[in-house]
Amino acid sequence: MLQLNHIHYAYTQTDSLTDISLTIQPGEAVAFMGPNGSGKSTLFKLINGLNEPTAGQYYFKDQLVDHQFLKNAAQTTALHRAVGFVFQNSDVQLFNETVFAELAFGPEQMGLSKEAVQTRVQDCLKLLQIEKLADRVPYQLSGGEKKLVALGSILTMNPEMIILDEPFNGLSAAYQTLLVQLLQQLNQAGKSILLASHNYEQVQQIAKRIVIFNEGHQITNDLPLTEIQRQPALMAALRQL
Ligand SMILES: Nc1ncnc2c1ncn2[C@@H]1O[C@H](COP(=O)(O)OP(=O)(O)OP(=O)(O)O)[C@@H](O)[C@H]1O
Repeated sequence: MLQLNHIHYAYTQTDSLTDISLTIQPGEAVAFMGPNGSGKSTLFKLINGLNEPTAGQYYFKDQLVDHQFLKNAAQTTALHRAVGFVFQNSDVQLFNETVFAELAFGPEQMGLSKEAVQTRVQDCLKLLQIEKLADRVPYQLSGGEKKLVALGSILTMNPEMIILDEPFNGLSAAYQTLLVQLLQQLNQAGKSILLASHNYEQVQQIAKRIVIFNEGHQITNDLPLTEIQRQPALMAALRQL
């Protein structure tokens, strides 16, 4: 589904991603773990077309995502629809006056009929168990509620891949459990899931593969979960992140 070849990315003079090579197949559930500042959010922004590689090649569905691609509004819109990105901070993502309008915004922009938009929004409100929030102002919701609404606002666009940056931060145990179950369901329904998290307990319930970054912004391990579970020292290190 996507391929990164020797990617570097630098906000300033120093690399925030160093020589990243990675392939993700459709339907995979992959977690990215590593110390603070190791490059996970930077990688997600690059996959979503918000950061342009400083060096290396990024292919999404065999198409090179480079400066030329990102200058083309139709191509970037298509990329943003295929790859739904739930940001670390939900406040930057929620801007409509009601939760219903927030979930309706994406499919409306896609040009779907009013009926189709209504159906998608109702289905997603139900899936996320947030029907009762439909008329609330997103800005006034709790952190956990905002996270679910942000996820809803991308699910109504029916993306093929869902990227979540630290989705468990600030969530109660009950919301963490709900989110784990939702992500399992979405993956079983065929969605690719990429998530960055410091929460190994939750990660191991969702991801079947874990990519580990170091402080030098490089990938040090890229292993199936089953392999990590056979390495007690590595598992212990991941629990400490
Ligand atoms: N807008 C920016 N301008 C300059 N440097 C940045 C910017 N955003 C991130 N960085 C730097 O890039 C590096 C990677 O940051 P990034 O946010 O990708 O890490 P992360 O692995 O997601 O961290 P965390 O686990 O804390 O969320 C860090 O050194 C960070 O300071």
